[in-house]
Amino acid sequence: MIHFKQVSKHFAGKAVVRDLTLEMAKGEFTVLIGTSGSGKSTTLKMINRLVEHDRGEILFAGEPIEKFRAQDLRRRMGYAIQSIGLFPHWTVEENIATVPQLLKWPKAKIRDRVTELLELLNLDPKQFRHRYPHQLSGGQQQRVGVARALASDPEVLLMDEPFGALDPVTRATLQEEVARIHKITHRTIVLVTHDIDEALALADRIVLLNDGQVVQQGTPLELLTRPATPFVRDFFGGSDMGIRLLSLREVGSLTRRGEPYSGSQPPLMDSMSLSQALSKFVAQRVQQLPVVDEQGQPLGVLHFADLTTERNDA
Ligand SMILES: Nc1ncnc2c1ncn2[C@@H]1O[C@H](COP(=O)(O)OP(=O)(O)OP(=O)(O)O)[C@@H](O)[C@H]1O
Repeated sequence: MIHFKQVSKHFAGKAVVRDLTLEMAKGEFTVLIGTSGSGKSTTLKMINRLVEHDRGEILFAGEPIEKFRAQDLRRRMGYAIQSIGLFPHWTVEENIATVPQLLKWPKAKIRDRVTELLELLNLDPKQFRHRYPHQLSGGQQQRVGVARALASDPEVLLMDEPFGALDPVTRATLQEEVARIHKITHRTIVLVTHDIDEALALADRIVLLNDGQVVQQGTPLELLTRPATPFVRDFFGGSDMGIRLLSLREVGSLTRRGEPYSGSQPPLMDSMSLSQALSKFVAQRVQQLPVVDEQGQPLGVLHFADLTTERNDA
């Protein structure tokens, strides 16, 4: 879907992105992560031509991006950023409808789309549609920003630290919503963050940048278990490595299926991460917990001991 071939970008004679070769497949969730100033935002902005690359080639849907008019490209790619950029004198509805208006969609279609997006992002349409940005909390504004980026059903969603300024609880909720949207819509998403746990939670594929170059790219599990250099190991590892590995796997993967449970502890969901399960074991001071599926049907038992004896690189 998006292909970088030996792309470079210089500012004032200095290379800030060097020789970047990347492929973002259709429907894939790619996270660009790296140290501050490593070129993440510049890489993202080169995709919708907010920044023009000066060497190499960037292809979108098989065509060099220069072949598209910048405005056409931007209409095919939603863009959500940390500072939100909502228009202050426009209502939530008008803000979300920015691109559909430009595309001259019929009024009824725009109204329905705004309703659909507000519901998707857990904002009650009746309550929020006619509000102005200053009447929203920071988290609600960010949701509207994401809804606006999704409004015209773009093929690609570009997100630059979209949850950057939020408290951890709101941030986690929005991450879950974006993960859910990705699951439902199979949009191609490219997200910039410097939050390792956010990257691990959301990415199909992580690209780690340092000093304008790719240090390693791969699945979250590959980067955690097979770091290409000490830099990668230090970046992802540190003292939280074990917890991060557990965060990549679900309770269902270690559940002893069909085993009966006779205790009285509340059950774990099979889709919960093993790191969340670990927290329950510690908080409840137990060795075993029952596991249920989404419908609440018993599946078996998770044993605390299995978290440490099972290989986590499976
Ligand atoms: N318009 C610009 N003019 C000059 N230099 C720029 C411009 N935009 C970015 N840079 C420089 O390019 C480098 C990469 O910036 P970029 O914003 O892509 O990094 P980043 O990885 O997104 O950083 P952060 O995590 O701090 O946001 C930085 O050294 C930055 O100062």
